[in-house]
Amino acid sequence: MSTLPNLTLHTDKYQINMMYAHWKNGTHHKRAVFESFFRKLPFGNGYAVFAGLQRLIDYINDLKFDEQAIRYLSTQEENYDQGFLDELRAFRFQGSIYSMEEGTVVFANEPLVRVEGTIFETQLVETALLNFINYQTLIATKASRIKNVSPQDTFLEFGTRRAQEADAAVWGARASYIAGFDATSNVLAGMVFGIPAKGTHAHSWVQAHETEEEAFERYADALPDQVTLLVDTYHTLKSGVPNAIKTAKRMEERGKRMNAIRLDSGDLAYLSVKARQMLDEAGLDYVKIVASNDLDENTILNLKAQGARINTWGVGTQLITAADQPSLGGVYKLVAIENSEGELVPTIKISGNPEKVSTPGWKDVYRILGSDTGKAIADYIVLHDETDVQEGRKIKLFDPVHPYIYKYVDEYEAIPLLKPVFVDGEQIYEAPSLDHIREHHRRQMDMFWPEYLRKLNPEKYAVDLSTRTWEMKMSMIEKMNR
Ligand SMILES: Nc1ncnc2c1ncn2[C@@H]1O[C@H](COP(=O)(O)OP(=O)(O)OP(=O)(O)O)[C@@H](O)[C@H]1O
Ligand SMILES: O=P(O)(O)OC[C@H]1O[C@H](OP(=O)(O)OP(=O)(O)O)[C@H](O)[C@@H]1O
Ligand SMILES: O=C(O)c1cccnc1
Repeated sequence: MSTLPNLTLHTDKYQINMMYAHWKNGTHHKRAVFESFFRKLPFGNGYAVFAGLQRLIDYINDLKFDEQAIRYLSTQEENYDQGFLDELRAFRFQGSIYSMEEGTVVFANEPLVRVEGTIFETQLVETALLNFINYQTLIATKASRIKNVSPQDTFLEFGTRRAQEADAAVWGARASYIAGFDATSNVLAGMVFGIPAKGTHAHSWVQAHETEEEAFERYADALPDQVTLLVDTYHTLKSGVPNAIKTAKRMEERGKRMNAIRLDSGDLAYLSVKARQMLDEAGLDYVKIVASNDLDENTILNLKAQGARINTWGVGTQLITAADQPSLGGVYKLVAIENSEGELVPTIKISGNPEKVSTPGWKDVYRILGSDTGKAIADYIVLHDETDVQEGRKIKLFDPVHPYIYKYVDEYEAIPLLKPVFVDGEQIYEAPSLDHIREHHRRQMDMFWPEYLRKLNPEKYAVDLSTRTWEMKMSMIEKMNR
């Protein structure tokens, strides 16, 4: 088979095992609530940028065990009962999903997605949900770190050839765009998502001609409105830049303007300063300088500090593979389950590592903005039936690890972060356009003081539990200990 079928079986076998065992025991209709979150921010960053919801929506809408899937499962060594396969054949996702919106600035230990439904359906979707959210959130966060080194510059996503396969390239391009990248080299991502698709040319273009000068001329003839010439095939300053200048001058005679030159090797600070000087002296101050070559936020910051004269950054491998941290450890934990009396009750997962003890109960998250500044003070996690924060009453903010450190706030705006996406199987969320998501992200960044956003040693932003949530967690830990 050359292409992947429907993604319904894009799940871990243990989910199907549990679904089967629930079905055998007659517990598959029990109601359950799961929450997805990560425990540690990636790259030592102070925040993450949530992404992956669109893919999750598409996946949920397409969930269906088709005949190919049923046939495959019926050949498995588990020898599933026919009744189970019939149950799968009739399966449709009937649950509810509440999620952060894409582009939202998010933090560790807060629910990013909440899934409610039968244990059967909520268990099935775990693997794919984490697969989409973990990857896309990771890449959006990396892109945000890179873009924010110099927000006024242009950033191009160049990663496809080095990405971990096609899905990663295309969805990674989208995640990068959400977080502020300006364009992608991936044409499919351009078509599917409407991201501006942009590109220069490769060394092979120059090598395919007798001379560099001829290569530049032919390229300018063919694409006169988007000429960016790669100048490092032979010798950047002795050959590439002088030849690019000649071409730019000839273009001027035809009433055209060259867009840029691209540097792709050597000392990018030194070469960009020299190239800028040569272009300016030739009266070509409008010709911009693009740089690429294994760039990331650290090299770009360093190049800026050295006075590099680069306007546009092409970033591939380091971004699309999140090279310094190739995975976000997002998890999906059961927080409430129906008991034998038919009530939905909180559940906890105890761990030897106190940080890994889950927070029980079905929860919502609010971003608390100070009324005086409009800036975010803390994210505040409440049990879903708590109303104090919605009604603007005084709330106590305390560090769940050090609860004796606290303050009260009563002048605030509380923004609910988890939005209804599916309710009882129906999609009720109208997904915003990608440009709206990007704008939402930009506005989100404005909500935070710079100390939370800086790249190095950022301040830790508070993610607090309401008193009721905290007390419930403590009493459940106490009960478990007994
Ligand atoms: N002035 C600079 N300061 C810091 N890092 C730089 C500077 N100029 C380039 N770099 C980065 O250093 C690395 C250079 O890699 P390397 O020395 O392997 O060279 P190269 O110039 O690509 O050589 P090649 O000619 O083999 O392509 C890249 O990641 C590049 O982005
Ligand atoms: O360095 P990255 O951040 O991953 O960016 C993408 C790289 O891909 C290209 O090089 P490649 O050698 O693959 O092709 P080329 O012949 O066009 O230079 C391009 O010139 C960049 O250097
Ligand atoms: O357009 C470019 O210059 C480009 C595209 C992909 C990878 N490297 C460079």
